[in-house]
Order: sequence, then structure tokens, then C-alpha cells
Amino acid sequence: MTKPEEVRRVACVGAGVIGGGWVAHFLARGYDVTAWDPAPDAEQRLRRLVDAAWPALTRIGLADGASRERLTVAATLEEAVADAEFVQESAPEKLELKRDLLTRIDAAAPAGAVIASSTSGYPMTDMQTGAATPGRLVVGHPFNPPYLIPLVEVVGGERTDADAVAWASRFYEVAGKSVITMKSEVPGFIANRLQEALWREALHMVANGEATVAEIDASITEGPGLRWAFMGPMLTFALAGGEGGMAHMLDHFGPSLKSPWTRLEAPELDRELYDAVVGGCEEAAAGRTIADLVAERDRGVIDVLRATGRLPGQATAPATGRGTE
Ligand SMILES: NC(=O)C1=CN([C@@H]2O[C@H](COP(=O)(O)OP(=O)(O)OC[C@H]3O[C@@H](n4cnc5c(N)ncnc54)[C@H](O)[C@@H]3O)[C@@H](O)[C@H]2O)C=CC1
Ligand SMILES: C[N+](C)(C)CC(=O)CC(=O)[O-]
Repeated sequence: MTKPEEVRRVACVGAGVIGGGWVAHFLARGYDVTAWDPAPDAEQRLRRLVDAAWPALTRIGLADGASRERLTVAATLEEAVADAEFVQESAPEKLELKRDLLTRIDAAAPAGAVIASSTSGYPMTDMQTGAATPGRLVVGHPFNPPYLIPLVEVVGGERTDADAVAWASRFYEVAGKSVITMKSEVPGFIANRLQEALWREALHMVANGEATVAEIDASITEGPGLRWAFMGPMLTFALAGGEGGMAHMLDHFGPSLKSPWTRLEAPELDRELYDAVVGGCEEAAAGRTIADLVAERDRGVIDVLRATGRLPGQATAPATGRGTE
């Protein structure tokens, strides 16, 4: 097995929003990247995505030797992974598809190469059932866009070797990511469970006419979102207790836990709710295209990373409480 620090060749299987984002990230960090995606227009889409991300990546600093010319698009899955030292799978979120694909990747990739899935929520235990060597399969859950958002959640399944989890965590760190290595599998991992709670509540509020799409977005961007860019919800709430910290916060607001402040069951995603959410987002975009919004988001993420000292090469920011070990 290649040491994480010595990896040069990465394969990306599935090259949509996330697979393409991973390709841009690995190219910017100086790796040779081979991608494969079965869609007929996949190569054009992928190169467009990488080209759109490149100015942002150049602005924050490319690794020595980084080049878009180090991208190869393979004609088959087997060719893509044939000499990979690490494989990142980012195919659609369908359990059967992932199971079959990971089985095929495992059969074709060099012995010992670690294979990670970008899944947003499936436990690896459920995806590794067909693989001949399931010990090297891990979840490496990124955040959109993977070329700017540092976090990757790493976790193995019941049949994953502990060494593969440790190897993947180290590899992502070397590749410039911020890693949380989870000790146990939980569907949705950590961040998506938290995001999903917010998302379900937001959908209920739209469905019930309690808040508009614009109000929900403003409630975060003008409110708690400003704090969350550098301080998580736990420490943020500790400050709500003043000098008494979290203990006073719990004594003071603990009883609210019994108040009807959340409905965690997902609402029915019927046509009316679907149209309200899609229509609300179109209104909020106010004529800006998805490409405009991607560029705006990328600028915003870079500004926040810079302002909080977390761009590559900047002094390390204060501890963010990363790691669950
Ligand atoms: N979109 C997001 O914000 C995030 C998505 N993810 C996860 O990343 C994975 C990919 O999601 P997206 O990139 O959003 O989807 P997407 O729909 O943008 O891209 C999926 C790509 O997979 C390709 N594909 C279809 N069948 C395939 C197969 N059998 N083998 C390989 N590729 C195949 C499609 O042609 C497409 O280009 C999913 O597991 C998703 O849960 C993870 C983090 C964030
Ligand atoms: C919407 N999503 C569940 C696919 C989001 C993620 O998995 C992570 C992210 O980028 O927020």
C-alpha cells in the first residue's frame, strides 16, 4: 500500500457536482487524476466544472506542479482505476447502484488501494456487501464544493479494516482536507444529521406558510450562520449563558427542550411544497444563473476562510473542536 504522503495517482468515479469538485480539488493539490463517468456528455461537463473552479483555486494557491492537464478521462471504469493509489466514488445516491459500483471498483483497483465513497448518508456496512475485499472500503463524505469546503467525514463499515480508515483520514489531511474520523457508523454521519434537522424544519415552515424561502435563508445568513463559520453550535450556545457558560445556558433554557420548537419528522414532499421551494429559490436568485451563484458562493467561502485564517498557508485558526476521538 502506498503511504498517504506518497500518493500521486487518484481516480474519481462519477464526475457530477461532487465527483467533478473532487477532481478540481485533487488537480489543484497536484495529483494526477483519472476520471470516469458513464454519461455521454460527462467529459465536457467535467472540464467545464474544473475550468469554472480553477480561478478560485488559483486565487487561494495551487500546489507545485498542479495543472488541469494532469486530468485524464478514461473510457471505462476498469481503465480509470487500473493504477490508482486511491479511488473516490461519487456516483448517484442509490444504494444498489453504489453496492454494484463499489464491487466493480474493488475488483478492478490495485490490491491495497483504499476506496472511498462520497455517499451523503449510507453506512458503508450496507454498501460493502458485494466486495471481495471490503476491508479497504470507507466513507469519505465531502461538502459542496469539495474544492473549497475543508471537511471530510471518514468512517468505515463493519467489515472495513481499521488501517484503511486511518489511511484514508491521513490521506485526506495530506490532500489538504480537514478530517473528522468517526468511531461508529450513523446514517447521515455528523454534519448531515444536523443539516437535515434544519432542512426538515425549514420545509415544514414553507409547507405551513409560516416562513418564506427568503425568510428562512435570511434567518441563517443574517443570524446564526455568521457565528457558525468559525464557532460550532455547542460553543456558540455556551456563550448564551454569559459568564455562567453552558451550565447557565442549560439551567436557563433547558426547559425550552420541552417546548414545541421543532418537528423532526420530514414533511410530505408533495407537488405544492416542491413548487413552493423551487419557486422560492428562483425568486431568491433574482435572475442570477446557477453559474453566477456558484461563483458568488465560492467568493464568499474564500472570504470567510481568509477572514478566519483557514486558507492554505495561513496561520492555523483557533481550535475548532475537530475530531471525535
Ligand atoms: N450534491 C451535494 O451537495 C453532495 C453530494 N454528495 C454525494 O456525492 C455523490 C454524488 O452526488 P452528486 O455529485 O451531487 O450527483 P450528480 O447527479 O451531480 O452526479 C452523479 C454523477 O454520477 C454519474 N453516474 C451515473 N451512474 C453512474 C455509475 N453507475 N457509475 C459512475 N457514475 C455514474 C452521473 O452521470 C453523474 O455525472 C452522492 O453519493 C451524493 O450523496 C456528497 C456531498 C454533497
Ligand atoms: C444535500 N446533501 C445532503 C447532498 C448535502 C451533503 O451531503 C453535504 C453538503 O454539501 O452539505
